[in-house]
Amino acid sequence: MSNEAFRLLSRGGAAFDKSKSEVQLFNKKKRTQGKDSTAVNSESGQIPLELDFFKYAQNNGKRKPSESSNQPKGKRRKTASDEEDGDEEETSPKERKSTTHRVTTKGTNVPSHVDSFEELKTYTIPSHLFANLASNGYRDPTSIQSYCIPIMLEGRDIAAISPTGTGKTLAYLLPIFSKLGSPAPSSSGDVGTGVRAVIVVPTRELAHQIHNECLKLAQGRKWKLVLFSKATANSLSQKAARDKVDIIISTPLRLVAALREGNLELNNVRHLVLDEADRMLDTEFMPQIQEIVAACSHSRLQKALFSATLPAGAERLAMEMLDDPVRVVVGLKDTPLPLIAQSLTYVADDPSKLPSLLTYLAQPYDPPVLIFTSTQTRATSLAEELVLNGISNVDCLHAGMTQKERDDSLSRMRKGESWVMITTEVMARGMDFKGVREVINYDFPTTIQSYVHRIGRTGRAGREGKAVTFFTDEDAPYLKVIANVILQSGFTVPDWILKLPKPSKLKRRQMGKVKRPDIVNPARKVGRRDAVKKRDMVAGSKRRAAKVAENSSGRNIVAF
Ligand SMILES: Nc1ncnc2c1ncn2[C@@H]1O[C@H](COP(=O)(O)OP(=O)(O)OP(=O)(O)O)[C@@H](O)[C@H]1O
Repeated sequence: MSNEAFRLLSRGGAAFDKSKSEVQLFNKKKRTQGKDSTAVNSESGQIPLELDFFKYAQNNGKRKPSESSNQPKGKRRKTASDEEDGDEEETSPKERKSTTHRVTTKGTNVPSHVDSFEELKTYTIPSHLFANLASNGYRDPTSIQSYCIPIMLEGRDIAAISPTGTGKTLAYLLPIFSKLGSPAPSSSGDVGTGVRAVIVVPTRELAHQIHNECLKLAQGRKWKLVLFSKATANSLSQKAARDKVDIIISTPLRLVAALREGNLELNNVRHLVLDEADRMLDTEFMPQIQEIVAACSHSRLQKALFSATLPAGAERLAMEMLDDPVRVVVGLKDTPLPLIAQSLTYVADDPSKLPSLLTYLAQPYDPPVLIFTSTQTRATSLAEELVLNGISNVDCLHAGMTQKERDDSLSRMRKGESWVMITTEVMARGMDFKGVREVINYDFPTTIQSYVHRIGRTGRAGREGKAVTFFTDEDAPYLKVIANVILQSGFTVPDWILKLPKPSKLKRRQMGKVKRPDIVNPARKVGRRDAVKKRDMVAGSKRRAAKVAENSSGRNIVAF
């Protein structure tokens, strides 16, 4: 990434200079979407002003709202997920909108934002943290960081929503490290005993990544940062060892297991972060989150929720959980970055997807490409098919693999050894691969949020990205849902899609439940069936031959 690009983008303005962009793994000619005959046009139209929080500064705030956009103008538009949830954002005296940063804040006595890390010096922030910011290339705060860091430094609870790849991790890590001051054993003052901060995330891969981000800020001090796993939980079975821990990063299940075994206390926790908050508050994780929140019993507990998406239902739960919270929204809620060029590609039916993908991969592409399927079996099957079709450096990562396989796969991806990574929803949230330029939704996303997070694996930290979504006749009833998101991001979609009927609430719920075959290539299934049949026939004839031999030898004995 060019640091300059990210700084400008995240602070309010950038012009992409291709000559400055990162060296591409292949120096092949880039494809343009328009040349793809099956792609449904969503080439970038003008970005509506209210979405253009990145480019504002570039034009000194004089940019006119898009005229070509087919967005309705005037008052705040409902976001696609508002429509999904029937949410209407209220305007209250407490709500403030910053036109410079395209940030909306809501809450009582909202602390002022900062425009530089330098301005944070009015707070008590240890100098080594500033040094670590600089040494890791963090020159200026992104919009979400500008707003969240002061809010968290003031000790306020927060619900923060900012698009994918805009630096939410640092937005909560910097204030946590600052408030903790120094590692527990050397800290003076009110440190108490026991873990002081907990960050909860949906996947182990994401926990690992956040642990790495913590290490960047921790340089030069002996912070005790724990990536919670079975092994680390065991190493903390002695209370004395646990009491030295500063920050734990964990998935909810792992944390709850340790709490139930009596191998962890959270009564000294001062900062609790739920990253990917809407996922953390869904029905699968909610019971564990409630247990964790209940265990964090310190009277001065600060709670912070972060996500790129927060549908109305999750937001209601979030707000109930927080005390006198500040809500910060960067850009439009549940909306992908305008940096990600989005398109929809019609592929008729499931068997047609593989040839379409092979055609796509036969042309020059920017590796690594991230491809999302709906199930683990389909991910494995697609990876097999690509390998059999001669595609190089194909990898696969899903929750059905062993931890070692997952780690190896991720490590190949990080080293640039994977050119095509097939995955499932497990990689949709939070994962930060700076080099991913293209995301393909091989299987239609299950929800608006799934779409926003999946495609948000590209277009990170100010880079451009491209997202292609295959749709079949079966997905057509849900097409308008995703088309609305594309529209909201400032792109245009063909009129015929806009004219499609709006799916009912019931229909939308079925969006993630489209049944797809386990195997992506039905021809292979036939081949497999034949192979199995042949194997069984051979085994059968061997058995029969053995029986005949046995019988005839028996007769021989009788004869003798
Ligand atoms: N102030 C900054 N200056 C430069 N780079 C930054 C800054 N803040 C964050 N980054 C980089 O931006 C990238 C994206 O950050 P991060 O993963 O925190 O995004 P996110 O908003 O949490 O995304 P997601 O919603 O997908 O979880 C990371 O590579 C991070 O190192």
